[in-house]
Amino acid sequence: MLDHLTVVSHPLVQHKLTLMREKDTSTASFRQLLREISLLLAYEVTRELPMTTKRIETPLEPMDAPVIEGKKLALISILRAGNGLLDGILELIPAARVGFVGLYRDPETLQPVQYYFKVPTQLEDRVCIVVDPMLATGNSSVAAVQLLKDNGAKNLRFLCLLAAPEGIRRMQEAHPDVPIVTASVDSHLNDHGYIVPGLGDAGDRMFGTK
Ligand SMILES: O=P(O)(O)OC[C@H]1O[C@H](OP(=O)(O)OP(=O)(O)O)[C@H](O)[C@@H]1O
Ligand SMILES: O=c1cc[nH]c(=O)[nH]1
Ligand SMILES: [Mg+2]
Repeated sequence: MLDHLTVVSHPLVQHKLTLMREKDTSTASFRQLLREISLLLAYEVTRELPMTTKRIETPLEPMDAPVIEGKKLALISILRAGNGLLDGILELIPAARVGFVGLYRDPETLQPVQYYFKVPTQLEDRVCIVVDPMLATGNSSVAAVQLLKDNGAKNLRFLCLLAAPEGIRRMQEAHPDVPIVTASVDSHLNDHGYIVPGLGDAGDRMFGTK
């Protein structure tokens, strides 16, 4: 089982994250960096997946070779910023099943508003990796994980790029069974619920909407 909280301190991840944080980084570079970082984070979040063996024949002899056990993974993207992480991870795990939870954060109340939900069948038999670059108050991720549990998911992990201490606490209180993997735990949230120092609004920076 993964630790409750894993901070990925690998130099490549940290270097790319610094470039993403810089306010003058272009939309194109931001998107490219997120794609690259997501490959490295995918490596960490898939650590300790249940394994089994499969009988194969190499050109020399038969062997029992390791393969991931069970049904195909489910990758669940919290729209819309989650798609920035999803794209890279899908390159690494192209056979994964994919689900979407559409949530936006009301800027006044900081509560998530749901507008879409579509997930793979048989979630109860799959490892579900929920992806969203930002864990701020935790309201969005707590709600998304609850929706997935209500639809049968039992084995979940949450992958983000940046987390605030407030969001980690909230997730761990609401869903102590869900390990969190992140590239950084930042200092705090500001009065508008933004992660400080953070990188700004991930969705806007990724899609160039501001
Ligand atoms: O932890 P929280 O306080 O809930 O904040 C984090 C959420 O806010 C951002 O999404 P946003 O609502 O901006 O929507 P977007 O992805 O469509 O830009 C982010 O991608 C998370 O989903
Ligand atoms: O800092 C933050 C907080 C929520 N959503 C973002 O995109 N950035
Ligand atoms: Mg969002």
